Amino acid sequence: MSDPRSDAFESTVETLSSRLADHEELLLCTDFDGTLSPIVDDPDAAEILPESRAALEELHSHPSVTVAVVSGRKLADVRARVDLPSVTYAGNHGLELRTEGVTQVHPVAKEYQSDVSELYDALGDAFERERGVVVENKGQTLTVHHRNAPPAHAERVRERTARLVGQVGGETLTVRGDRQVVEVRPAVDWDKGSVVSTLERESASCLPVFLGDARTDESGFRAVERDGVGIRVGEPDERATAATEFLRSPAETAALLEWFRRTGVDRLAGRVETAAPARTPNSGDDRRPQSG
Ligand SMILES: O=P(O)(O)OC[C@H]1O[C@H](O[C@H]2O[C@H](CO)[C@@H](O)[C@H](O)[C@H]2O)[C@H](O)[C@@H](O)[C@@H]1O
Repeated sequence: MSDPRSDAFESTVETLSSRLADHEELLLCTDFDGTLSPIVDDPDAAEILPESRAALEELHSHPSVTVAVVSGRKLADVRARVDLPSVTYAGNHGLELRTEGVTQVHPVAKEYQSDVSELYDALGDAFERERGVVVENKGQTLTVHHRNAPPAHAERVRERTARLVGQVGGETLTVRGDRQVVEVRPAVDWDKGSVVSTLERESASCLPVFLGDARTDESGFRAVERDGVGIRVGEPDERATAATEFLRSPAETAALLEWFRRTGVDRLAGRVETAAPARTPNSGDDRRPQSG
């Protein structure tokens, strides 16, 4: 990682340096694809950069730091790819949550799972002969990938998916386009930002930070914007964003995590190096995913 850091990286570090000094703990939430892992054509081939994994591992063991990986992937999938078993994970855009060894699934997502499954079969039939289109069943949500389809087909894939969603789950499912994918999810007011807000409430004196790269990460940026720092990863484009700081690539994410590990944690106010602070119990918010 000898590349010179971008101006965006330097600005991010400067902001974090001053904000960390006002807090005793750090809540470090990060997306996976495009943030910890470079984007690749085959979703199954995505891997966390080893430097990011090593830094997260050490940050996770720090008594004043909570690490949460908040992904659109299925929880089991992202957990296996990061391979740090006791970190907090949110999968399926927050509909699955695993903290302190307990996995919870949003009750409405559970209720609508049979519609997702029916839709998966219907989409499989619809796109059987569509070159480069892959449908990924993630249990509570599904993703139609068209990155490897001819660009001219993208609109047709989106329209067909939306039509089938209307037929199978008109009331229960919603559809949204993101980076070379169409995401289908339960029609429930719960997203990555909801998870980040829940984790924030559990650690009142923390500085919340959220790193992400895609449209589905905007709710995470909005969740932290009042008290913390939202950091968007990727080359600048015309999209509006609630993030206030930027990094250019997953390699810069790795560099920032390394900075947190070496320097950032020492900027926290009143840092105690020996004992882990007691975590406050769950907030009792009844919209939180439930065990099961
Ligand atoms: O919230 P994330 O952790 O960023 O997950 C979002 C989606 O990521 C994956 O798809 C994206 O990454 C793939 C691998 O780089 C790429 O091929 C694809 O085009 C991207 O959209 C994942 O496969 C999806 O399930 C996630 O929803």
